[in-house]
Amino acid sequence: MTSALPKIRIRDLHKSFGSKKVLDGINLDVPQGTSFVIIGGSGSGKSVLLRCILGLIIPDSGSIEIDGENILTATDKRREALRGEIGMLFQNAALFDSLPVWENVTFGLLARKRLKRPEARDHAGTILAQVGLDPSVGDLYPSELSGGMQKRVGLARAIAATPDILFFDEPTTGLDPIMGAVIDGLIVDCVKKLGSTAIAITHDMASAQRIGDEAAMLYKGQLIWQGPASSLMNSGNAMVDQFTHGRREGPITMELRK
Ligand SMILES: Nc1ncnc2c1ncn2[C@@H]1O[C@H](COP(=O)(O)OP(=O)(O)OP(=O)(O)O)[C@@H](O)[C@H]1O
Repeated sequence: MTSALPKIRIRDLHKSFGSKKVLDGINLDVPQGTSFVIIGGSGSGKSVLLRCILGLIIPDSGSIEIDGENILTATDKRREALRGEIGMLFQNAALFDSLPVWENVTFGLLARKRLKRPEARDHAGTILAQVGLDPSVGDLYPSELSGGMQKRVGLARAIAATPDILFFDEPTTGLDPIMGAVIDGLIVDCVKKLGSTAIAITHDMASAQRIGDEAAMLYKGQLIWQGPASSLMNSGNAMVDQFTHGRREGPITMELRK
C-alpha cells in the first residue's frame, strides 16, 4: 500500500506573480527512488516549481504532498522540518565564501545542531571523499576552488544529511562537457547510494539523459509531455523535439519581450 504512494505528488498547482501566470495546473507524481528531470525554456517556471516544493514560494492553489502529507497545509515549523529533509544543489553551488569548505558541507547539520563542530569536520571529510575530493579540501575556502570542485562541494553539502529527496538546479551549467559528465556520474552514484528521490532541472540534454529516469517538459505553465528520459531526443512530441534539438523553427515561438 505505502510503496504505491508517490514520494512527491503535485495536484493542480497554480502560481501567478501579478498578472503573470507561471504555473497553470501542474500535476506530477514522482515515485520513490525515481530520478526525475524537468526541462523547459528560460522563464518557463522550473525554478518556481522547485521553490514551491521546497516551501519557499507559496502557490495560489493546488496541493503538494511529500509521503502523502500536504506541505501547503502543514505548520510553518513542519514545513521547515520537511525542507531540512531535502538536499539541494544550487545552480552556482551557492557556497558561503566566508566559510571553509568543511563548514559549507556541514552547514545544515551544524545549524540544526545535529553535529558538534569536531564531528562535523570529520563528517565533512567523509562526504568530500564520496564526491571525489581529498578531505584536506575541507580547509580551503570556496574562492580557492575551480568551478568543478565548487560543484562537488555543493553536491557534498546536498548529501551531507543523507536526505530522502535531492534537488539539482542546473547541475552542469558553467562546466566543461567532461566535468559535466563527471558531476552527473557523481549525482547518479549519490542518488543510488542514498536511495533518494531526485528532481533535476536542466537545459543540458546530455545531462538530462544521464541523470534522469523520467522526464517532463514545462511549457506555458503546464507539463505538456512526460516520458522516459532516454526518449528526450526522440519523444515524438513536436514541442519537445524542437526544444531538445534546439531548432528555431517549430511550434514553440520565442517571446523575446518578457
Ligand atoms: N519572486 C518572483 N516574483 C515575481 N516573478 C517571479 C518570481 N520568481 C519567478 N518569477 C517569474 O516567474 C517566471 C518563471 O521563472 P523561473 O525562474 O521559474 O524560470 P525557469 O524556468 O527556472 O528559467 P531559467 O531556465 O531561465 O532558470 C519568470 O517570468 C520569472 O520572472
